[in-house]
Amino acid sequence: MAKVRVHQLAKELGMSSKELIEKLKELEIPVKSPSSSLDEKQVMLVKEFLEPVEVPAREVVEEKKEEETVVAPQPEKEERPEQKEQVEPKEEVAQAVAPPVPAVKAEEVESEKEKKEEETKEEARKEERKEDRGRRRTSDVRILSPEELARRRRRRRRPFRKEERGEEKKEARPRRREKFKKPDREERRKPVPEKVTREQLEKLVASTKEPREKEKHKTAEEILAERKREQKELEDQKKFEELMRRIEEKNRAKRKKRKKKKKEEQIAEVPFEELSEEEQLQRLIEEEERAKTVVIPEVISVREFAEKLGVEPTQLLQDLIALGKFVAINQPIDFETAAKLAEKYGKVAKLEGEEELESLEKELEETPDREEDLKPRPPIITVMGHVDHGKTTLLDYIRNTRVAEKEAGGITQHIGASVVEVDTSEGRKTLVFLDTPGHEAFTAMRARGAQVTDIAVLVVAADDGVMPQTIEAINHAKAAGVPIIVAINKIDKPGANPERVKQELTQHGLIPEDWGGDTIMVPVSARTGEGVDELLEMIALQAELMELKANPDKPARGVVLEAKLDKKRGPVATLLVQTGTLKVGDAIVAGLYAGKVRAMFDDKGNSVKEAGPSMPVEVLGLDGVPLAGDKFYVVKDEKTARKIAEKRQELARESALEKEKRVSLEELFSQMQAGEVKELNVVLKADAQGSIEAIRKSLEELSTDEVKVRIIHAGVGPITENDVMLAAASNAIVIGFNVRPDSSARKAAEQEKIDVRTYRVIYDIIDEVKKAMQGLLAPEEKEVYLGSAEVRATFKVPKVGTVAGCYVKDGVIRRNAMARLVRDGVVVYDGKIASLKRFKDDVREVQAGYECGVGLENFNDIKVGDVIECYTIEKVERGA
Ligand SMILES: Nc1nc2c(ncn2[C@@H]2O[C@H](COP(=O)(O)OP(=O)(O)OP(=O)(O)O)[C@@H](O)[C@H]2O)c(=O)[nH]1
Repeated sequence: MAKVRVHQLAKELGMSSKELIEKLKELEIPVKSPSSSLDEKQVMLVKEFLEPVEVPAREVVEEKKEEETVVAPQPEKEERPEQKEQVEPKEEVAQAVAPPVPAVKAEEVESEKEKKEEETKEEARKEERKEDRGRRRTSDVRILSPEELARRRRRRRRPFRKEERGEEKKEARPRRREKFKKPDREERRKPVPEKVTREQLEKLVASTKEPREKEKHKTAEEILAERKREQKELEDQKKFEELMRRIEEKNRAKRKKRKKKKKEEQIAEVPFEELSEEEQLQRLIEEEERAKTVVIPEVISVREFAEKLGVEPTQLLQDLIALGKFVAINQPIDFETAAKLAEKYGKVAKLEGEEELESLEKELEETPDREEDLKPRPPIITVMGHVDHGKTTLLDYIRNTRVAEKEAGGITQHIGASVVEVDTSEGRKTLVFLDTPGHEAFTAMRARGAQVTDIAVLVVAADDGVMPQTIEAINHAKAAGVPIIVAINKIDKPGANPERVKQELTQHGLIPEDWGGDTIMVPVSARTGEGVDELLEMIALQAELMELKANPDKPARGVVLEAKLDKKRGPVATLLVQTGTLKVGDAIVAGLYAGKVRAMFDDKGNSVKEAGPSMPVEVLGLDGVPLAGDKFYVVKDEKTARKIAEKRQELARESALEKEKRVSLEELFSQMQAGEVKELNVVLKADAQGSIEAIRKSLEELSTDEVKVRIIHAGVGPITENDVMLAAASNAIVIGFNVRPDSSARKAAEQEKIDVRTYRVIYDIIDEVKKAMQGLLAPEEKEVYLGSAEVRATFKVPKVGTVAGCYVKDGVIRRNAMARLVRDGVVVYDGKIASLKRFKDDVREVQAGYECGVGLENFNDIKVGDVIECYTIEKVERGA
C-alpha cells in the first residue's frame, strides 16, 4: 500500500482531519498537518484503533457492546471451555482469510439488528478474531474513547492470549504475513530489566526489529504492564524454586542429622559386654544419670510434675502439704519445690535451660591426652607468707633481675603473672610466678574449682619467725595439696635467726631436708638478692621432679587470673593457659562471657600471636569482665561461644546456678546420707590458743566411720574473709569460739554460702557437731544480724552506769534486741540492750548513719573502739 495522506484517511474513515490528527496524537504518531502522509503500518494502527459501529443504531449497538463486554468475553476460567467449544478453529481460519466486512447501510439496520441478536456471542468472537489479526472491518465506524477501547481490548483479548501463543493457534495461521512474523519464543522471553521506564521500554521495543505481533497493537503502558507481569511471573517462579531448594537443603540436613544420631545410637547400642571396662563404667554412669534426671521448666503444675516423676498426683499433693504448701493439682509449683520433691523420689531435677547448657558444655569437656602428646610445661608458682615478711620484695627482685637480664631496660608489665628464665644446673628453665596475693590464688580460685598453682613459696622473715598468716598459708597450700618451698627471708638483717624459723616450722609439719624431712628451705635476702638464685634453682628442681606436662597441640583452656574493664580497650583479661595453645582469632568462653581473641600481650607487654601451656597472656576481645578463677575454653566458633555464654548468663540471672553445694551443720546428716560428705572440714577460730587445742581435740574425737572431722585451719583472732574463703575452697564450715566475723568476712560468708557458727561455750560446739552428725540437730535457733555500731565515746551516768556514745555503721540498732560487745574481734559481752537514746529521747531503733547512746544490761566495761553488734534470735525448723 502506498502512503496515504491524513485528510484522505480521515475522509475514508468518515471523520474530520482534525479529529484524526487528535487520534493520531493519542497513538503517538507524529503528524504536522492534514497533508502529512502515513505509511501502511501507521494506517493499520489507526484503523485498528478506531472501532466500526453502525452509525444510525449507535445507541443500541453501544448498549449491546456494553453487555458483551460485561458478560461474554470476561476472562473467567469457567467460561473458557464454552468459548472454545463455540469457536471452531476452521471457522477461525475462514474468518482470518475472509475479506473485510462490507459497510453497513442505515436502511439495513433493522435486519442486521435481528441477525446480531441471534448471534451475539458469535459476533463478539468474530470481532475479536478480526481485531486480533489487525484487519479492518468496516468503513462505517464510530470513534470510541481510548479508555473505552483499552478496556474492551483488555477484556476481550486476555482469554485468548494463551491460545494465541499455543501450538494449535500457530498451526491455524498459515497465512501470516512474513512482515509480522512473531519473534521466536526465546527472543520474546528476553528478560526485562527490573525497573523499566517508559523510555527504556520504547527503546527495547524499537530495538526488536520484529516486535511481538500483539504488542504492536498495544500502548506502551500495556506493553509495560504485560512485561512487568511476565517479569513478576518469572520472579515468582524463581522464588518458588529457591524455596523448594531451601526446603530440600533443610531436609537433607535433617536427614544427615538423623543419620548421625542413628550412628551414635548404634555406637551406644554396642553390646555392653563388648565395651572396654572403662566404657562399661561410663555407660553405667550415663544410664544411671539419665534415669535419675527429670528435666522441668521454671514453673510446672503438680499434675505435669507427677507425670514426669511417675507418681500419683495425690501423693505429690500430700508431700507438698508435708512441706507446708497447700496447692491444687493444676496449680504451678516453682523449681525449688519441685527439686525437693524430686529428691524425695530419688531423682535430680534439672531446669530445661540447664539441660541444654549441659549438652552445649559437653563440647567443652576435655578429652584425656595421650601420653605421647604431652610435653613438659613450666611450673606455676605462688608466693605466700605473713604481712611484711617480704613477698613483694622477693617477687620484684626475681622479676626485675630476670627481666633486665633478658631485655635491657625492659619494664615489666603488670598482668598478674610474670615469666622468668632461670639458668640452673639442668639448663635454662622457665618459671611462671603469679602476682596475686598468695591466699587469693588458693582461695578465690580454688573456690571456683580452679587449681592453678603447682608450687607454693612460703616467705618467712628470719627476724620474725612463724606468724598467724604463715600458718594460714601453710594450711592453704596443704588443703590444695601443693608442695611448699620455704624462703627464709631477710637473712641480711642483724636479728635474723633462720634456725629458729626452721624449728618453728617443724611444729606445723614442715621438716627441713637437712633435718631429715622433705621440705626445701632456702635462706635468702630479697633486698641483697643473696640465696635467690639457689631458691630459683630449687623451684626449678622441684618442678622437674613433678614432671609437669601438658598437650600444646589442641584448643586452649585455662583460668582467668584477673580481669578488668579498661576505658580504652574494653574488657581485658589475664588468662593462664593450662593446656593447648591459645591463638589470636580463637573463639573463647570465659565464665559468663564470650568473645574472639582480638589481641594478646605477654607479661612484658609484647604483642604475641600464640600462648602455650603455663603462659599468662593479657587478652582483648571478651564481651564482659569475667571473675578471677573462672575457667576459659576455646570453642569451635564465636557463635557457639556466645550461645554458651548467653545460656550461662540466663541461668545465672535466674539464680539457677546455685552455689556449689556447701556443707552445713544443718544439712550435714542428709549430706552424709547422700554420700556427698565424707569429711567435715572445719576452720576454727578462737580467742586463745588454749581453747583451740581443747576444741580441736574434742572435735577430732567425734570422727566416726561415716564422717571424719578434720580441722583444716585453726587460729587465734576474729573470723576474717580469708578464713571464709579457705572454707569456701575446701567446703568447710567456720567455727568461732568467743570471736566474731568481721564485716568483710560476714559479706563473704553470705556470698559464698558458708556456714559460720559462733559459740560462747565449748560444750555447745561439741554438742551441736555431734548432734548434726547423728541427724539430731534440734530446731535451730538462728541468729539474725541486725546491724552494728562503733563506740566513739563513753559516759558515766549516775545510777545507770556506762553509756556508749555510738555511731551506727550498718543496719539498725534496736532497743529490744540482743547485743554483743566485740573488742578486737573478740566477744567481751553478750546480752541485752538496756537503753537506746537519740539525744535525750528514748527511741525504739536507730538506723545506720546516725549517732546514739547505748547502755548494755549489767555491763559497764565499754571502751572507745569497741563494736556493738545487734541481733535477734529466731527459731527455725531444721531443713526449712
Ligand atoms: N633487710 C631486708 N628487708 C627486707 C627484705 N625483704 C623485704 N624487706 C623489707 O620488708 C618490708 C616489707 O616487705 P614487702 O615485700 O612489702 O612485704 P610483703 O610480704 O610483700 O608485705 P605485704 O604485701 O604487706 O603482705 C619492706 O620494707 C622491705 O623493704 C630483706 O630481705 N631484707
